[in-house]
Amino acid sequence: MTDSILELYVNDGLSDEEIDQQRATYGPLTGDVRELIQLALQTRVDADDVARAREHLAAAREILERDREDGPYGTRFNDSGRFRNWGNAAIGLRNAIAPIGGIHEDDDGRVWTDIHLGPVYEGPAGHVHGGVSALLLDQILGDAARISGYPGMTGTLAIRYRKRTPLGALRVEAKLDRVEGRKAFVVGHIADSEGICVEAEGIFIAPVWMVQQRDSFAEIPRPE
Ligand SMILES: CCCCCCCCCCCCCCCC(=O)SCCNC(=O)CCNC(=O)[C@H](O)C(C)(C)COP(=O)(O)OP(=O)(O)OC[C@H]1O[C@@H](n2cnc3c(N)ncnc32)[C@H](O)[C@@H]1OP(=O)(O)O
Repeated sequence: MTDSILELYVNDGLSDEEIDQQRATYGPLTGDVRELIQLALQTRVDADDVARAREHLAAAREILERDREDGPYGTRFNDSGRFRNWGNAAIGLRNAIAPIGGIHEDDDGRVWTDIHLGPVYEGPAGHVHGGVSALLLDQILGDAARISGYPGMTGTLAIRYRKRTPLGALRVEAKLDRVEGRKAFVVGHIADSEGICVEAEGIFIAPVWMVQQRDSFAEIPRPE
């Protein structure tokens, strides 16, 4: 059985050097756009300056549109097994709204990231939007399942918001709890400097297409 999602898993044949070049070219562009998103929220310059800035942005858009792709980025890989999901909404290198810069793992399977959420992730005044917390937890819990050897799609994500989550420095972490058949149960949380703000339990299920494809790769893909 095949699944249409596999059409977006593409070996694009790039060499490692070409991937590194793309990383060096497009990563900083994403960083610039991320700063612009925050500036659009925070700038206090007057209407004339906004109009001037928009002219520059229109010029930049005109350059970038000269050669572009349509549709989602998908997941791309090369012959040496480097996977890129650079469009991912939580962690994609080329996605300026993705809040996570990178993840770490410990020998005991704990996966974590330290992030700084700025004002564009606001929900309640001065605090993180609950949907953004869910985004972070979905990603890090899913990564914990994958890194532990059980990649899967999110079947269920149960979230308990224990106290308000302030904007600013946060740690998100997760760990595999147990596995039952195709289901990996993962627990995790988001904490600020004073303790846990949000707790989650996720059930990540390896769909049939994923189980079938897993054997085509020497090891479980580790997207970069
Ligand atoms: C080239 C390839 C490389 C491969 C390596 C890929 C690398 C790594 C990719 C990672 C990807 C990351 C993704 C990020 C996290 C998202 O953002 S994922 C996006 C959000 N999630 C979705 O869109 C999932 C949509 N749902 C589905 O696709 C399907 O419903 C599911 C979840 C895969 C389950 O479908 P299914 O396999 O047909 O499930 P089914 O056979 O009915 O049931 C199997 C078992 O799961 C239970 N179950 C079914 N649904 C649920 C549910 N929603 N909740 C709890 N339990 C459930 C059943 O009761 C059953 O339990 P048992 O009877 O075995 O005890």
